[in-house]
Amino acid sequence: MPRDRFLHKSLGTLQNDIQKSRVLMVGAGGIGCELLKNLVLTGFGEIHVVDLDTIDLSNLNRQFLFRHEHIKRPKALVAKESAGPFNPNVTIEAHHANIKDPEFDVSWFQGFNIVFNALDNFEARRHVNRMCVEAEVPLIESGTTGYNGQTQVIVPGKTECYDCTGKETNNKTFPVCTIRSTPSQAIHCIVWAKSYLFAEVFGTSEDDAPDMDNTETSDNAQEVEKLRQEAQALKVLRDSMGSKDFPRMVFDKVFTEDINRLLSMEDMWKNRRKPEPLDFDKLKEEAAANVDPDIAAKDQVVWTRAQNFVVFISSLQRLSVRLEEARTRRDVGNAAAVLSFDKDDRDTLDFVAASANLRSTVFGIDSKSEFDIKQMAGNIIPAIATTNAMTAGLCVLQAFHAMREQRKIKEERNYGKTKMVFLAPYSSDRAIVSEHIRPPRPDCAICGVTRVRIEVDLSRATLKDIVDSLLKTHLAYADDLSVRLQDNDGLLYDADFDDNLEKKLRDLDIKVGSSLEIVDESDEAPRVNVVLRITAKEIAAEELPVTLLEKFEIARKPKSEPAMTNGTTNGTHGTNGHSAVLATNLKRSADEAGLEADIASKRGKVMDGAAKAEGEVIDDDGTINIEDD
Ligand SMILES: Nc1ncnc2c1ncn2[C@@H]1O[C@H](COP(=O)(O)OP(=O)(O)OP(=O)(O)O)[C@@H](O)[C@H]1O
Ligand SMILES: [Zn+2]
Repeated sequence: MPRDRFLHKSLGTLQNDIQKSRVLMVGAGGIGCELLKNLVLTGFGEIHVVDLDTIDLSNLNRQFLFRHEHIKRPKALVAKESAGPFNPNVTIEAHHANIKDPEFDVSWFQGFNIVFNALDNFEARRHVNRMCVEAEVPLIESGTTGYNGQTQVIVPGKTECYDCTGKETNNKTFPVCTIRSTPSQAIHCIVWAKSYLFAEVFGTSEDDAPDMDNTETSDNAQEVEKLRQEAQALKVLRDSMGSKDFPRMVFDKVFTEDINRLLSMEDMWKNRRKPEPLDFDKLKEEAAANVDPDIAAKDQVVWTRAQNFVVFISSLQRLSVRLEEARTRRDVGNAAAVLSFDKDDRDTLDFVAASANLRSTVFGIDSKSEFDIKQMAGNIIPAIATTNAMTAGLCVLQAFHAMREQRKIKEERNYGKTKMVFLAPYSSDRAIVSEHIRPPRPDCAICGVTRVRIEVDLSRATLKDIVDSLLKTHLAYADDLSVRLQDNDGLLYDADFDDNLEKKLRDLDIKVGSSLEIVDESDEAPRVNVVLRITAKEIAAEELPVTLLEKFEIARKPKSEPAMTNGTTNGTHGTNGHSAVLATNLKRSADEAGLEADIASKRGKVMDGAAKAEGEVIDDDGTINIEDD
């Protein structure tokens, strides 16, 4: 019996398309491993996998294509090696690379029938979304956060895209004074260690920290100013980095002097426990007497004060050496070398854990184990293997729907069967809730734009040919417009900036495949943004070196300018690890949202294993038939 007999019975003629299709999977982490297994077993003919990362010990509990011996090897390559043998009829191409690399351009995306996102960050998701919209390739977007998961089908021009709805980040921020002057919980000390101390000593300034709110009010103005001076003084210490006394200087500054300054503000401690400054020499003595020098490796125990001191000093030294090295390596550019906190970077985590705990000691707050601090500092929401597996399964089912629609002649496609599906076991009545897909939003900067191709004679065309001849004369744009190069988001022209007009496009880094975004800035009924995609052609010298390749209409932007916020149900996209739409703010009830009664009843039928209805039914031989045309 051929291995795919049941698959063929289930999918019908769709299976032929699946076998012939080329698909792209971006991200080979938690969802990616599950998804690749599904894609391979379903028999998608050619599967490309892109992932920039290497395998880490912490991935092994759920990323089942990876084993201990694979640690430090590229995820994309190992995923291919592990999943390839599941099905000899499938070819896997692995790319150990960032999906944002220029080699993965729009024409590369156009080579795929469908793209699957299995990513963990907004930036990459938004990038792939834009590429798919431009390449007009359907995208199955997915994400999970703890027990919640979500799958969204994005069909360019037909459904809303990833950027149609704003994404809320879940980043919690803390008032600067709580973090810097009056911490009362371990998390305050952890944020202080990560976003203030680490940032000032090794990184960029705390002012850039996303979790600290530096807003100045009339109540805190004086204290905020003092804190600024304090930070400045700490920064000055950086000049002594590498010297023998450096660890002591930093310690004395933040655990003794600054605490004494806080103590001098008596009003602050009227209703609070007073902080107690630490003494470097005393702790040094304590540490010499009874601390195991390998204590940093024991990340599940709560370290004593002296143990934290030892880890603080040793991590400060390790990081100083790294920063010094980074400084000497920099031979070009003028940006200062900096280190950034990474929960998986042992040195940075040791430093943050020990500093946070020492500060907790000062303020009488319970210390935490390094393991716990890693979760809190890294905003880690535990990744649940089953949620990933369920979400990856839903991705493939949605891909079937999208592919079926692709087979229909253009006018008949309505994508009505594709759904936005949420796994939300704790925030809705049912574990799986679905919603109908909405159409593209006309004000979306990515999919609500008109895209046209233009032919350009790059040997002579100037920006003026585009702005004056094409846009203003031919397309009747008013003066208030701007032109940006999408590749690098660089402004090329607007009403107040015409320096580039006489320059050749070539000299402005505009080449074949570049896209120019035209924004109508006029107040009166502005047009939607237009993206001009450059193709090259030699054009006779007497003709304009720029021609439109197709006729098109440019719609007007909707009257009100709805902000890109969550007017509807799209939920909250988490930011870390397994970011996704948290289904917590599913606002519509299951019924309203389109959890169709028929699906529920079909499920009933499937479970009975009895009645045949249109859609999913079980055959006598046990095959599940998923409806076909
Ligand atoms: N720009 C990008 N290009 C290619 N791959 C990316 C890009 N951004 C993220 N990824 C990959 O997407 C995957 C997301 O997987 P997942 O959410 O399971 O994260 P993880 O890094 O494996 O685990 P964790 O964050 O929980 O430690 C990762 O393997 C990551 O390397
Ligand atoms: Zn959109």
